[in-house]
Amino acid sequence: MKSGVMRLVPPVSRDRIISQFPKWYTPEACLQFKEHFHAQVRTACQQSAGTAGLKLSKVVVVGDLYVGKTSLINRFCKDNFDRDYKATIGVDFEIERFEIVGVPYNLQIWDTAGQEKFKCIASAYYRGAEVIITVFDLADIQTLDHTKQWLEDALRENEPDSSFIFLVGTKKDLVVSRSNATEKIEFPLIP
Ligand SMILES: Nc1nc2c(ncn2[C@@H]2O[C@H](COP(=O)(O)OP(=O)(O)OP(=O)(O)O)[C@@H](O)[C@H]2O)c(=O)[nH]1
Repeated sequence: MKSGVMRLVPPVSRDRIISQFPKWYTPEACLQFKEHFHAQVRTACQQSAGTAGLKLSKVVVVGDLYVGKTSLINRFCKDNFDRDYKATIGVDFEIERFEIVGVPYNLQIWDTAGQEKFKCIASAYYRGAEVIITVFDLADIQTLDHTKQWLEDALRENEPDSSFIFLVGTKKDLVVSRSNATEKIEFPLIP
């Protein structure tokens, strides 16, 4: 006999529990307050597994090959870094569990391949992205030029104004070691 709600997943790690917000940010502005599922689905799931997994946001990470998308995700999700390059084949994903002001919350992070030959596979996963992260390599300025195209492709698969957009520069360590001078980067206009 079950004595209460069955816990199917381990507890959320401490650094993923967010209960305080910086000034000007309010819990109400968070995506976890959006309704993600039909009421019937919600009720059915709540009966069998509490509220775990019912709130989720999809993040897609796009950008040229070798810019460091996988490394960025691995650092965030597993806090590790691998110097060896292993190209992403098509797509890969991680699920990161949070608890935000008491609400269980899942971040589904899609790592897409930067190689041209995998682009059509990866782009099939752009749909429904609440967050689009375009990544470029600070030590390779061409990859910044290409972010405009990556972003356009990802936006095309989503409803207008439905996604938060971030631009992330990686490999800062390589820029610092190459020159001590501060470099000025002109960012392309985001549509
Ligand atoms: N020095 C340095 N190397 C990095 C950094 N981030 C990633 N790298 C290296 O850059 C290479 C490419 O990194 P990945 O994360 O595999 O690149 P990716 O964008 O996922 O590549 P694709 O899967 O082909 O699209 C790897 O050898 C990483 O170790 C960084 O911040 N500094």
